[in-house]
Amino acid sequence: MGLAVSLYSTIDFEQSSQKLIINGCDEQFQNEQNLTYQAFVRGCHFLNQPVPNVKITIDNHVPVSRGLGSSAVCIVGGLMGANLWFDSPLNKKEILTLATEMEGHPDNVAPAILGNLNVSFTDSLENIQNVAFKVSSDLFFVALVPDYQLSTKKARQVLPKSMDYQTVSYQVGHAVALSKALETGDLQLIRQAIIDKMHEPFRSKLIPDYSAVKSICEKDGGVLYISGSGSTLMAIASNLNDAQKIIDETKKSFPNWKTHLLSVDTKGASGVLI
Ligand SMILES: Nc1ncnc2c1ncn2[C@@H]1O[C@H](COP(=O)(O)OP(=O)(O)OP(=O)(O)O)[C@@H](O)[C@H]1O
Ligand SMILES: N[C@@H](CCO)C(=O)O
Repeated sequence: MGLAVSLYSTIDFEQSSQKLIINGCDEQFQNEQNLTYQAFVRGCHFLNQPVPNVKITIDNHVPVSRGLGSSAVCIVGGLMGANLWFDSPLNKKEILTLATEMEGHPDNVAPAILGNLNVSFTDSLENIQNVAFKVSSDLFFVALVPDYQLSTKKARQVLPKSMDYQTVSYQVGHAVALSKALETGDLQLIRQAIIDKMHEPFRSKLIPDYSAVKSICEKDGGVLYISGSGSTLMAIASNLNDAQKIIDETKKSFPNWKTHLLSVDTKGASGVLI
């Protein structure tokens, strides 16, 4: 289950005289291993086209390894860049299949491509099944972004290898109810349905300020969850006043953190040929 929020990066792909130039990201990513470039190359290969010399310029607003889907942005951006380059032969469903193959699962690439709340899985025929839910516009999302990273790899290592039947049954019921509660905007139901036994008890230990921020959020009437695999903590509030209080209090306690008041994106990734 993944939610598309209004935090965007813009990536330009241009003809270049050199094989590859990358601007706008850390030096460690300015090479052929860059995930956006890797996805661009994957797209070209899939389309049976030669990989052109390219200059990639990234205007990035999605922080790396903070649970806000920066890897999904790179993968979706690279694939969409290749698709546009060759006059858009692929539709979004086909891009989703390629992106899932690269990311390993559809949960973050599906909302990045399609927008909204997306529940997705790989079916028995290896196709991606995807159900979109519109999220109530009465809800306000606040990303509270710590000044420390947490890689998805590390956040997966702390998860148990299996879940007992009782916990699975608890979690499935909660997940289904949460989808509906987000759709109707019922914050009281969200507060109950979002209680998680699958990853938060384990991953919260990797986020030293989790309990302090949860207290701030709940005192101000909101609901808190770990975004993606962390470290970002996402608050949901039912009005702008509560959302602003959560931002102000978090900034007071954690002046180095970034905060973003977000809405749900309903369109997903888009691109234009210039
Ligand atoms: N702007 C960027 N430029 C180059 N590579 C990037 C950029 N953003 C992300 N990446 C790649 O994605 C990796 C981060 O992926 P990771 O899955 O750890 O975090 P995330 O996608 O931000 O979190 P989550 O999957 O929980 O939402 C980086 O190590 C790098 O390989
Ligand atoms: N949903 C993934 C994070 C997104 O890659 C996880 O919880 O590990």
